[in-house]
Amino acid sequence: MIEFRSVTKQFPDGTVAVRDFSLVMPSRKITVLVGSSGSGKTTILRMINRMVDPTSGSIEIDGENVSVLDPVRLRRSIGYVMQNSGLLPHRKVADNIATVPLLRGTKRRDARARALELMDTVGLDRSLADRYPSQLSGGQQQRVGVARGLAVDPNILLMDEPFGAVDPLVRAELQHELVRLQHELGKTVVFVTHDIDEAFLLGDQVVIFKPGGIVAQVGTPEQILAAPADEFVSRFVGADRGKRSLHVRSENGREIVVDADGRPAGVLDGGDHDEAETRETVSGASAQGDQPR
Ligand SMILES: Nc1ncnc2c1ncn2[C@@H]1O[C@H](COP(=O)(O)OP(=O)(O)OP(=O)(O)O)[C@@H](O)[C@H]1O
Repeated sequence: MIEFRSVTKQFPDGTVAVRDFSLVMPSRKITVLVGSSGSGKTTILRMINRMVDPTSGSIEIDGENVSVLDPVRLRRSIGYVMQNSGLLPHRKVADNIATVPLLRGTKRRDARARALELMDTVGLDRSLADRYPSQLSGGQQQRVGVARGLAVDPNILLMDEPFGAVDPLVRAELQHELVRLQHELGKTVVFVTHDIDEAFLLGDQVVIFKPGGIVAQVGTPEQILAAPADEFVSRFVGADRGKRSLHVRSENGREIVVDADGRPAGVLDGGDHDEAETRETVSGASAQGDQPR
């Protein structure tokens, strides 16, 4: 569990990025920070692994104040995945994944074996192990980034807009991969995004920020949708939602899910499936009152 207690961060130039922020981020759950640009989301993330230290207040991991922990060791024990993957261009995929284990003294052969296993975990073909990042697609690079984040088998995984730079189809694929991985691995994930649909798809707990870094609402997607705290949250979660309310249309014997503008949003699988699978098939577009999760 990660706990923020009245945390404020003021940068030396006077900018207050985070103001009196308190929150519990439960273990083995995904907490998503979503909202306006400049509201302090990245700063909050970076205070967890001490890339940034708070001006006042405290941050605890499982009851231990991070300020007493060695920043380098802390950083190497927590997975960090960022936008544009942050891969080292002159290092091969397997070496990129193994960066931190190698820094921590793991033998090269063991680190490579573990990197190959992690490629399986994140759905990357092992044949890509000896390529350089520039020889991969954007989606593949992000998967390498996730594999690298998992390489030290961290309990905590920090993800800063990890899927922000890939096209919508690949993005949906990566989101579903993360849901699958989380079922398997049960990490404590803190995930930053601008995208409310992504927040609702991934978040067990969602924190919505208003401009100025003010927390507008904290809750499960269901709680937020059922009872938005104020007008700002209503507008933020409701933007486009009506437009994207879905209905089903039959075409050539298949059931096509279309939005209010008639654009196809997905296909309902006619085979044996349960309701959850059906939701999976149509996810990527949000049905009013029926969020894919
Ligand atoms: N090193 C720094 N020095 C001064 N101000 C900073 C520094 N880092 C961030 N800030 C400022 O702090 C505020 C919060 O920034 P932060 O990156 O945490 O917001 P964010 O919510 O992640 O934004 P975005 O969604 O655009 O990435 C912004 O006004 C930003 O300009």
